[in-house]
Amino acid sequence: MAEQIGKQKMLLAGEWVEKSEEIEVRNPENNEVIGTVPAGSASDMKQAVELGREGAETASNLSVRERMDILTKAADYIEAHLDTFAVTIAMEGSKTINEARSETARAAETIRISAEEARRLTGESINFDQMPGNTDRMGYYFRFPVGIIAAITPFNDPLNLIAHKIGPGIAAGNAVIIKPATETPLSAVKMAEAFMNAGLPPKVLSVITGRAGDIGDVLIESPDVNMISFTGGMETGESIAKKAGLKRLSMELGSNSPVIVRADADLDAAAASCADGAFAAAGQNCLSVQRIYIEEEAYDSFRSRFLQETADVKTGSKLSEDTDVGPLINEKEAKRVERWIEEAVEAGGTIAAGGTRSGAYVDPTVLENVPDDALIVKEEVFGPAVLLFKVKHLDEAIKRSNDVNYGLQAGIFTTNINAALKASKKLHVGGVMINDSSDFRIDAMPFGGVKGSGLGREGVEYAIKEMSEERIVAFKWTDE
Ligand SMILES: NC(=O)c1ccc[n+]([C@@H]2O[C@H](COP(=O)([O-])OP(=O)(O)OC[C@H]3O[C@@H](n4cnc5c(N)ncnc54)[C@H](O)[C@@H]3O)[C@@H](O)[C@H]2O)c1
Ligand SMILES: O=C[C@H](O)CS(=O)(=O)O
Repeated sequence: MAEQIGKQKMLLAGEWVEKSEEIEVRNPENNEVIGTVPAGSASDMKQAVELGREGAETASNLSVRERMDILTKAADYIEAHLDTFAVTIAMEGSKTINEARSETARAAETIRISAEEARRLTGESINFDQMPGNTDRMGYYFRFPVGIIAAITPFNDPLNLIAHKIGPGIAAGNAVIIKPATETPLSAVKMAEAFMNAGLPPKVLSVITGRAGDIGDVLIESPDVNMISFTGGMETGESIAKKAGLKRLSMELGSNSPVIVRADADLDAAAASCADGAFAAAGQNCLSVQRIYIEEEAYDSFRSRFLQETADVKTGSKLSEDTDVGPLINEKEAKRVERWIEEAVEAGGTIAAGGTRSGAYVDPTVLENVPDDALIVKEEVFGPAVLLFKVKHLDEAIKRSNDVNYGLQAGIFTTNINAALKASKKLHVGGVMINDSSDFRIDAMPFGGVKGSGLGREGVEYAIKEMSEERIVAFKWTDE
């Protein structure tokens, strides 16, 4: 496997650019430098926005067929270079090579779906004569692109979450400026490579690497940027929303996902699904299982199964095919998770598994008896730590599941249809998975949350509408 990715360029309005100052990209597993990217400046970002205006004009004039062909070729490129993309994700991020391969395949699929949705981005006729006095009017609306989309993306899915912005953005005829996470810019550069290879016209796409503090505000505050499509933490999202001014906003934010396990559930299936949902990507997943509410009569049976599943999780080197769980994105984050675990124990919690850290690695951790007002119960841990709670019945589980300022997705395991449907009605989230953990998504479904988990929905068919506007055409005619 490639250990060194080396010096990379950034894409400024379709041109590959170097800078005298570079930012080192480090492998979280050993903190070794694996590559560098340009340290983009505020003036680089300003130039990207200025040229993006011409890019938006170019993009809007691309026919639907041209957009479909570019998107299809980009997806083909990603698939043809799957291993290179996957190694890039695994080296710069915290995913194992198997998790990285899966993300790469999903990213290609997201772009391919975008090509399909370009074809379906239509309007409809309007019956103006539904109102008296309008029998001489006919008309319709069609959709047109918003203009320039600022795509700001997180470290944990460094390729597919860019695909969810660049795919629908280009399908709708927009220019796109990507500001990738500082920790994982190399995957964004690879995505730009795919679109340049696919023949995307100049100025339509920029990937500006650099520190958020240097280049973020210029992008967010520019009156020429028409939409901010942000994926990241709730605090960052709120900060961006306050600076954005009058722009379209898409906010895919944090979570603290609950799963309910009823006594009538298949406990083997529930334990296996929750362990995967809790520890995949070392818990650095917006859908990670963080809280599990188990009806008391099944608590001990579920607990023993879940602890066995946790013990079976293999932590190790990301590039090993046998590894289930890699490191966190850096040692600083690992120390934060370790501190949250320590605080939970100080508050009365007990550790049933894990609880230890080595460098950027935190062992898969299971906590019990943690009070509901503890930080690790209320906030997003974004690490391999999961909390078990005993509840008397479904109503208590639903109430406590909802008692946080997040609402992305939840899961419930039960064989009782009434309980499943009641949970789907009463859980205040964007998605309820029945007999599955919260960590389930296909890239074509509507995806997003309520409360502190965000605004709007991604999933290509839904994002493409948020990245375009309706224009009514109404004409009068005379019955000559
Ligand atoms: N809802 C979803 O679809 C989804 C998906 C993945 C991750 N997330 C969330 O993302 C978070 C983890 O990712 P992260 O640590 O990269 O998030 P983050 O909020 O720290 O950073 C996200 C992006 O915002 C940029 N950024 C940070 N401060 C900024 C500023 N002031 N101005 C402009 N840009 C700024 C970062 O450089 C990065 O590109 C978690 O909360 C996770 O739940 C949500
Ligand atoms: O981290 C959050 C991701 O959006 C979840 S998924 O990887 O897209 O399923």
